[in-house]
Amino acid sequence: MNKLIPAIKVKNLTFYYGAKTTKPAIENISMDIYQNQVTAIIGPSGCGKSTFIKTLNRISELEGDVQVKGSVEFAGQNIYERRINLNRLRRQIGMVFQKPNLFPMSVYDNVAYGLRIDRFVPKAQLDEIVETAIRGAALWDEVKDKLGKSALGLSGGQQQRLCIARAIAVKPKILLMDEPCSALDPIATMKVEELIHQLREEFTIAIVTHNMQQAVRVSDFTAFFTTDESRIGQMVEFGGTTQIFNSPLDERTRDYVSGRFG
Ligand SMILES: Nc1ncnc2c1ncn2[C@@H]1O[C@H](COP(=O)(O)OP(=O)(O)OP(=O)(O)O)[C@@H](O)[C@H]1O
Repeated sequence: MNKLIPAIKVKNLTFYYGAKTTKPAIENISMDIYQNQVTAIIGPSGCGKSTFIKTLNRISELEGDVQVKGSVEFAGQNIYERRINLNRLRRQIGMVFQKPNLFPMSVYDNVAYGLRIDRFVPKAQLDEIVETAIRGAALWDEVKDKLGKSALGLSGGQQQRLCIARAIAVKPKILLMDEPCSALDPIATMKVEELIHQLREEFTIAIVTHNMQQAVRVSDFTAFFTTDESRIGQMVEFGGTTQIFNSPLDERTRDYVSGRFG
C-alpha cells in the first residue's frame, strides 16, 4: 500500500446543535481521513454519523446555531478558524446527500451550476467540464442525448449520479457522501458503488452508510460510531475495513459488525 497521507485531521471534535445546548450530538472525535482512500462511517441510528460528516465542510452550521470544540485540519488550516472562506471550503469538500437534490433545471445546467456561481466560464470550456464530470460519474451514455432536458425526469439512480457529477465538476479534493444509496434500488446502488471505486483514484471519499456490506465493498477504512449511556455520539474504533470487520478490538464494534446490536 502507498504511504497514507491524511487529507483531513479531526482532533477532539465535539459538536452541539443549538447555541446553549449542553449535551453534544458527538463528542471528542479524533481521526484522520486519508487521501485517495474511501473511509466509511458506520454505526446505529442516531450515533452522529451524519452530524460528523457534515462538520467536515461546516455544512452542519446550516441547521442553525451550533457550537463546535476541537479542530478539523484541512490543507494546513483549521476549518473552524474565523477567517476561513466557507464557499471555498465547500467547493473543496463537496457533498452528496441521501436523496438526490437536483435543481429543477436541465441536466447540463445542474452540472454547470457550481462552475457558473463565481466566475464566467466560456461555453466551450463549460461544455468540456460538464461532459468530463458526467463521464466521471459514469452517466454520459445514459444522458448525452438529454442534456437539455429536465434533470428531474431522470431515474433516482441517474439523479444520484448526476449529483455526483455536479459535485465533482468543481474539482473538489474531498467528496462527502451521506448514505448516497439509501434511496436507490440494488442495481442503481451497485452502479454508485462501482463509481465510488473509480472516484477514489482522483478524490478522497468519506461515506456514511447503514449498510455494513456496502462499507466492506467500498471502503478502505472504517470508523465505528455509537452512543454512550447519555446518548452522546462517539467514535469507538477506527481502522482498516478488513480489521474492523474481521478482528475488531472493541467489544461494541464486534457486537455491531456481527449483527448482535443496532
Ligand atoms: N438539526 C438538528 N437539530 C438538533 N438535533 C439534531 C439535528 N440533527 C441531528 N440531531 C441529533 O443529533 C444526533 C445525531 O444525529 P445524526 O443524524 O447525526 O445521527 P446518524 O447516526 O446519522 O443517524 P441516522 O443513521 O439515523 O441517520 C441525534 O440525537 C439527532 O436527534
